[in-house]
Amino acid sequence: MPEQDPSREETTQPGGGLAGEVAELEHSGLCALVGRPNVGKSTLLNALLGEKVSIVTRKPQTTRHRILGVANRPGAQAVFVDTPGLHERGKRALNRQLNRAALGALEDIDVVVLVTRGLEWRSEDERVLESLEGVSAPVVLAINQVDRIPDKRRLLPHMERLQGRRDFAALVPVSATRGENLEALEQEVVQRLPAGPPLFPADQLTDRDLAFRLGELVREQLMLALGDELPYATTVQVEGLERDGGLLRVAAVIWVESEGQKPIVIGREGKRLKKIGRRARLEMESLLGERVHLDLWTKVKERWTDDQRALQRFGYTD
Ligand SMILES: Nc1nc2c(ncn2[C@@H]2O[C@H](COP(=O)(O)OP(=O)(O)OP(=O)(O)O)[C@@H](O)[C@H]2O)c(=O)[nH]1
Repeated sequence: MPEQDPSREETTQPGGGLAGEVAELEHSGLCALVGRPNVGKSTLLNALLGEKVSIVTRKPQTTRHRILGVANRPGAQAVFVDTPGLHERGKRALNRQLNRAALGALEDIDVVVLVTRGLEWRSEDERVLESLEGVSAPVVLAINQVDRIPDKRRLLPHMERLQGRRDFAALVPVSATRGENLEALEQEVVQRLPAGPPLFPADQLTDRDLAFRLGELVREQLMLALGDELPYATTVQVEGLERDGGLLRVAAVIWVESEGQKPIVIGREGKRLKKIGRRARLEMESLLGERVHLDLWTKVKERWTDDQRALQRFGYTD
């Protein structure tokens, strides 16, 4: 489950009161965003929240953790759960962990949004649908990236075909990057959430702490800077966060799996690492609206992606 288990009993009001005193909302609950890798789940989460809480790259399997994003609307609170893309059963502990994190998100869920891309319906989408077979929560299908469909007349027959696959509660074509039709999707979700107190205080946007979010911004730049294979052998840990006058000092480690991978991350004359650091720092500054000093270095943890204890240490939990 999420790092901070949103217990209804312990929820505090923005004013500090206990949950018992919190006014019931007409709609309050959890909505999981699921789908195969790279369909746009994280982009959709960020678009629904209006802020980057989950990192995005063109590479599949960018999302490695379950991340909550809280959308407060008049009379409603929808807590969206971004999940790692469900993928083929991998051999490594990390792959198994990612699938567990994605499927574990389906416990206690009020609504599921299954995200697909354009006019595609692949065997991986079919497999995700199969994994929803035992789920009793309503499933809304969000057909994302409709901006990439050149002939929009093909959308309706595609939707009709998909409706035959499962009794979807609704089918909503959206474009996460252009912000198209997101209110309609949100409406389909919110109206299906039960009445209840809010799960999170109104001023809390995500369950993840600052260190995690800053580490993710480094990992995003790392994935963008590296080729196809190495990103999956790296992870990032923020080891220090310190305020120094008007400056936030961040110390982060990029973990790799072998000595041989270090020079690839660092690059010739340290150029690649510098570029990753500079871009991550700018992302941090734009997120926080304050100046950041980022210290970045690389360390080796042999075969960490297949080491259960290392996974725990790096924050990969169910
Ligand atoms: N054209 C277009 N591109 C999109 C849209 N939504 C997402 N993308 C792009 O699709 C790519 C993948 O997006 P992500 O949000 O990382 O996808 P994801 O499903 O979270 O991926 P995983 O982390 O692999 O599970 C990125 O390059 C996005 O910019 C959209 O509506 N239109």
